[in-house]
Amino acid sequence: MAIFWKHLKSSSPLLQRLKRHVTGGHCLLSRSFTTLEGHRPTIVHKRSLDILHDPWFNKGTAFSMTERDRLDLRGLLPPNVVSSEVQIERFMVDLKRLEVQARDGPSDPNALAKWRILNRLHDRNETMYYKVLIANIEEYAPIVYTPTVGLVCQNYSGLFRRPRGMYFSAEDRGEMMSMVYNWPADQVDMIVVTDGSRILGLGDLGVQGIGIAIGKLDLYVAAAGINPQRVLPVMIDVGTNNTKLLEDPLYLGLQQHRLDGDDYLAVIDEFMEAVFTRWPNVIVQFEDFQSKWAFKLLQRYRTTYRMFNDDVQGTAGVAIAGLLGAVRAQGRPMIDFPKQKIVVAGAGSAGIGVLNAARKTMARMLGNNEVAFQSAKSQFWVVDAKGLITEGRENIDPDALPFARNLKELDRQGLREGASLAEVVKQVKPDVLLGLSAVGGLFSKEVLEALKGSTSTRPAIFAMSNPTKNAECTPEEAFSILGDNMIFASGSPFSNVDLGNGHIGHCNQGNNMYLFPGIGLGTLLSGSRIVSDGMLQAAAERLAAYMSEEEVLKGVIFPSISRIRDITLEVAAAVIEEAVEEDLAEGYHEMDARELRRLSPDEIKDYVKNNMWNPEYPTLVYRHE
Ligand SMILES: NC(=O)C1=CN([C@@H]2O[C@H](COP(=O)(O)OP(=O)(O)OC[C@H]3O[C@@H](n4cnc5c(N)ncnc54)[C@H](O)[C@@H]3O)[C@@H](O)[C@H]2O)C=CC1
Ligand SMILES: CC(=O)C(=O)O
Ligand SMILES: [Mg+2]
Repeated sequence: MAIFWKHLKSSSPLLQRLKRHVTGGHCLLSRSFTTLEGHRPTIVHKRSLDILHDPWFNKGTAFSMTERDRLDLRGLLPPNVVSSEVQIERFMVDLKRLEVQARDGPSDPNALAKWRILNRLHDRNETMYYKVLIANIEEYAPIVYTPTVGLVCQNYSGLFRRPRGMYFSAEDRGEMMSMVYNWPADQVDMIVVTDGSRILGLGDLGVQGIGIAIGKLDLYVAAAGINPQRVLPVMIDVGTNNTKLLEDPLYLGLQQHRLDGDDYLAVIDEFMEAVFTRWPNVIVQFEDFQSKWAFKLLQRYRTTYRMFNDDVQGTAGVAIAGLLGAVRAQGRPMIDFPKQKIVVAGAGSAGIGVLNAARKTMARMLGNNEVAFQSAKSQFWVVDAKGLITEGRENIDPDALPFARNLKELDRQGLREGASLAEVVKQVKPDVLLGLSAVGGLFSKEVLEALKGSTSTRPAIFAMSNPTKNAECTPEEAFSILGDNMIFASGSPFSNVDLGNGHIGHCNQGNNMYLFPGIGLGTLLSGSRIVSDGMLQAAAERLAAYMSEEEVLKGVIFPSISRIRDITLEVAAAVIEEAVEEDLAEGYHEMDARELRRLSPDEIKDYVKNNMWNPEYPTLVYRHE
């Protein structure tokens, strides 16, 4: 905090420079700031978001806590109250940073500038914003979503202009039930919530993680046609353990270490109770929570609330669809999936989610009994930061335990506890190498060379970590070593690779964006009170079936993002069918449960389509209250 106050001083060199620049040496800025203090109050006839969107009265993050309470602003701004001097300092730092970021950007040097332009449009005119996004989804998904959204989150304190979404902080304990009414919409269909603890592969970004909730909801609107007036991005700020942010005077979040244990749970419990009290039909998508909490929260809420965890469950479904595609791409039937040898690098929320789902899918194919379930686990080798996970691992993570390899059997394979990824690939000769490690370049030359020994007729590489710089390898690296007889998918988009022999190495994007919008939309329209395993499985299978035999044989295992609205419609329809099948569907608006049960698969698709919002200007009429 000492550093923070130091930066409030008007002696800040940046502010001094700014004053000289604006006034030609006279202290106009500091005069107008100091005289503000003694002014009589201004009467306003607005509250809440109306005031934040009014350039005459808006003070942004400088609204004091008492003003926030007086004007129903609590929760509509990041929790850190800052002075006007710091606001200007942050703006100037950001302005200067643009040149640097332009060089630093991921694959598109203008990505951040494009994001700013789109964001300004988003603030001005939502209909136009979504029209632009939907019509150009292939070009702008990498701007509003991965990879650029990662850069945006990293720089969010500087990029912050107008608030979007709600902030619930550790300081708001006891207040959430009333704060939730500060949000202006009476109907909210989708909430994407994060605590900022693991944003993509970028680690703990604290309050700045709100950017990922905003980006995911952009896809809900663009792909699933959820009405943008009914989405709510949420940041739960329980502090951050990111030292750089804790020391940054311009940081917008609570400058304290993360809450943990029961204190942490109490905040999340209070948030869930508050949002489901105001909006009983809302669906809450948990996003980018560190693994430590991702599984616990999922278990805690999944049978009582309409919620799911995108990183655990959405990613698992996309990976299953991709893995089944990789089997078909070998010219084999999907039922051969249980014979695949799969090496997974990364045993966090995403990796474990994929492993559990893949094991269950194999078990179902092998007879859906306990013997099948036990035998399926022998198809997986899991490597984390400490190397190959075995039963000999000390303090093994309970979520990884079911996949720990038996030491005696490993000995026969020439492997041991902690064996390196390259050793594992060399010995196992897997069909699939799948990365959810957040370690860029993990699939090194040595690892890729080892994969050349794969016993598969067409090995597959899934470098699923985000954003771009965290991908385990690039498609160029993979194709240059393994040749074109291989399947490649990455979490963030890459271009196809020209192999120089008249062949093109196809780069698939294996990202949960192909599932979460349809899971949310299908759950909403079915009226199911929970998101069941069966609904998630149905979503994954529909995505897998979406690709034709011809496409798959060409190595195209995921559709192009330009088809995302159509895929989402299919996925949502599959989720509804399964909810009906499991007797979970309670209906939505005029479509009651009985009528929903009577619909044919084609009628379900029509029902989904008719409920998707399209960005068209409505006719407006003014009337006195
Ligand atoms: N493509 C997609 O749709 C999705 C991608 N992801 C990505 O997956 C990555 C991981 O996410 P989480 O599982 O939540 O993170 P996490 O931090 O919980 O897990 C990372 C795992 O990687 C392991 N690891 C670290 N260094 C390693 C190394 N050198 N070799 C092997 N393993 C290593 C860690 O021990 C840990 O088990 C992130 O980059 C995220 O962006 C996550 C969800 C969806
Ligand atoms: C895609 C996604 O959810 C992630 O990288 O965390
Ligand atoms: Mg995520």
